[in-house]
Amino acid sequence: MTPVFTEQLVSLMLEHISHTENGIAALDANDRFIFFNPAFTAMFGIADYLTLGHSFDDMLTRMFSHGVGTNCKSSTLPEWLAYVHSQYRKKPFRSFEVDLVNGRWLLMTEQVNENGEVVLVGNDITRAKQAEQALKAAKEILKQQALTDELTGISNRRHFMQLVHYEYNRARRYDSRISLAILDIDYFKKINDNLGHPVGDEVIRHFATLLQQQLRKQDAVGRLGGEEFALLLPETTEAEAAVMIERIIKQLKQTQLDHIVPGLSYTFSAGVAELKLTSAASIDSWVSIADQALYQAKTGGRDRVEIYQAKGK
Ligand SMILES: Nc1nc2c(ncn2[C@@H]2O[C@H](COP(=O)(O)OP(=O)(O)OP(=O)(O)O)[C@@H](O)[C@H]2O)c(=O)[nH]1
Repeated sequence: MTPVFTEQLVSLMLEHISHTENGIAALDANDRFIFFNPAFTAMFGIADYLTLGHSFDDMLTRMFSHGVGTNCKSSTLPEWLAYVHSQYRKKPFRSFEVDLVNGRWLLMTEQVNENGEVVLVGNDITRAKQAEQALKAAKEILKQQALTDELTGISNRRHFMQLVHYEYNRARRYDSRISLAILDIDYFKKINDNLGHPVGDEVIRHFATLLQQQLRKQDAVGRLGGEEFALLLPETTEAEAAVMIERIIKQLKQTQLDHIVPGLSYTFSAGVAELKLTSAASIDSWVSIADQALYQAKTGGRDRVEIYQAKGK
């Protein structure tokens, strides 16, 4: 049913428009304000400025020069005006979000009729926006937690293996060299048994920090579980990886651990495998070769790094 615009209905609507919290304004075809309600000037911080007859650009200029209303992303006024006019009046109807200098958010609608008159309506959506941002932040934290080892803050097995997949594919595509190392703290059970689980945890954290400190920008470190860690070393041959790990072994020997327990020391063993790009090379076989090299380092006496040597070689 089409509403009949009785005098009573029109006066009711006008009263509503004057008192609503939604900002409402109208401009004529020459872009001069022919109407605005108090909520409109209040939300843009221009209540003491805007009068009928002012142009839309007057409003934009006032907001820019007084640092009120819209949070202008441009550094100069001409740039700001050009940005707004690249969108303003370009469609019969559009809606867009506006963030304000006071931290609030508006959902604006802009309706242009056939005569070129414009009606602007602004709704304060700050609460919805804050909820949306809080949800986004929470999702980001959850995503981080899913990829991070809680004890050490480095990548967990799942994230590390994602990186291995990514770098494996890259190495195949570009025929580049890449090495994987698996590192395991020696006799870690004894540390736990003799000094307690919290000290064991401290040692794990210490080892994670030590590895992080020794890495280059392109390298990755992860905790695979327990006292087992892994390094992914792009553009690195197995010999270079072994040298790098020797350096970490040396560094660890020179490190004071008295702040954990006076007189404490520990060592680790490592196995290195360079990805050999034969057609049979899979991620599983690559990881398994690094694991076998680690086994050789353990059985060979620990506190050392081994590059996998096939039996009989
Ligand atoms: N403190 C602590 N201990 C852990 C954690 N995860 C696993 N462990 C312990 O790590 C120990 C690993 O022991 P083993 O697998 O026997 O290895 P190891 O004693 O290091 O011996 P080798 O590897 O052969 O040198 C076990 O006692 C686990 O309970 C952890 O997050 N914190």
